Amino acid sequence: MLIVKKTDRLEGTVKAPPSKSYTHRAVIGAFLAEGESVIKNPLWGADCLSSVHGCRMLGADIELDKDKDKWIVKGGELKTPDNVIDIGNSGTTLRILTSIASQIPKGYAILTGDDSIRRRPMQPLLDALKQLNIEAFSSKMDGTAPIIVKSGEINGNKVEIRGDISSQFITSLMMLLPFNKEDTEIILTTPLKSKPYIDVTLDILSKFGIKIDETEKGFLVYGNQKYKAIDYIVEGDYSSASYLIAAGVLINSNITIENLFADSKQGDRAIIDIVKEMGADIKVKKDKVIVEGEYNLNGIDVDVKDIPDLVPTIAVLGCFAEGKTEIYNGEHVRLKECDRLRACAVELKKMGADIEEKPDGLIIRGVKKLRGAKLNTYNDHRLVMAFTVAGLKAEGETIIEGEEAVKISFPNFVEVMRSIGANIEIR
Ligand SMILES: O=C(O)C1=C[C@@H](OP(=O)(O)O)[C@@H](O)[C@H](O)C1
Ligand SMILES: C=C(OP(=O)(O)O)C(=O)O
Repeated sequence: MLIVKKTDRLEGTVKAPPSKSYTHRAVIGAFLAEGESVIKNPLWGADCLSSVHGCRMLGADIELDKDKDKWIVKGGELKTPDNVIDIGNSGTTLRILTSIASQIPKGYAILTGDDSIRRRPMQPLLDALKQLNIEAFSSKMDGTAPIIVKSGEINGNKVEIRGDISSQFITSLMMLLPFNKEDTEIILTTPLKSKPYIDVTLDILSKFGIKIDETEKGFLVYGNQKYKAIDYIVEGDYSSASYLIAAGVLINSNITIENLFADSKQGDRAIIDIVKEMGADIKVKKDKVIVEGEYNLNGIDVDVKDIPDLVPTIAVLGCFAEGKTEIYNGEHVRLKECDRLRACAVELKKMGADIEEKPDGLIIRGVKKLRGAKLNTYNDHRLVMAFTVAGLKAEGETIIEGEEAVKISFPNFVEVMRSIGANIEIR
């Protein structure tokens, strides 16, 4: 567990951890390319290592070079896995590899993961694959993992899928469909949520030489394309940086967060505009963010349709802001590692927060002061990190259980926070 104590000053320069979303796509894309790709500054987080494991099981030859901080991927050929593929806690891996697994030469691939992953929705993707003549189904017949995928040739030039459950289904189709002989139209039957993650997919797929157009109804993926091997440097992660930025604006500080690019496609770059709108005048440079001073924040309304992963961070900021913060359009935030709307409401209330759960979001009335409490984090990395920030600002001591979960996306979170002066102890 983490023992987090009120901290009065944060100071120093840190590097944002590498992007989780880009690392997943880089390693899976490299596996699909013929020849050798090199991924520099990859995220050594458990979720991305799940993608490495999944690709290896499906035939990739991947060398992880810790000293040089790079992954060397030799791809191009898929094989039938000789065991079930356990992808741990990573939704991104499960969703993308379900489609890719259909391209094994024969037989079946079985993808499964931990308790949380075996509750997350897969049915819309399974239905979409069926339209393309790919057989993939839930072993329990309830739309969740374990997922059994049969080797098969893609057949069809049109696929309909809803856009409001997970953008990862669409990313998954985008990564599969270049292997179709024909061009394929992806038609969205409901409005797309988490759209910036699709922009990230399009961005990195273009580096692999894959051409996809946006259309009025969705996307057009050209057929008969080949992934080409690349050398790729992974940029810093704005979702992970959101905890540093939030801590910085709540506590008197002078911190610089490097490796965050102003022209990034990551939707969670919105954390900058959010804290600015709440009244924190942070500085944004071409490749870093500087948080200096201490701010009195005001509550704001935030549409989280495209930024689901920022919800725990915004909820914590809202607790300390003057007036009301309303988070809305976040039904999909309930479908993550846990129901994050419920978890934020239940746990932050233990610290004295005035927070109300809505079907699609949260209403938070700022109380200025929270008090330390013992918090459950439901094995969810984002809750560990957001609640740590709350603990640094709260009176007294906050006990955060399940801190190991940070290994998913920000393995050295505690070390980085301590390096800038955060009063955190691991017990
Ligand atoms: O594609 C990605 O890299 C991700 C997409 C988002 O999920 P949804 O598209 O399911 O909202 C996000 O929450 C997740 O952390 C990472
Ligand atoms: C939801 C997340 O990731 P995934 O969907 O890959 O499990 C996350 O990192 O917050």
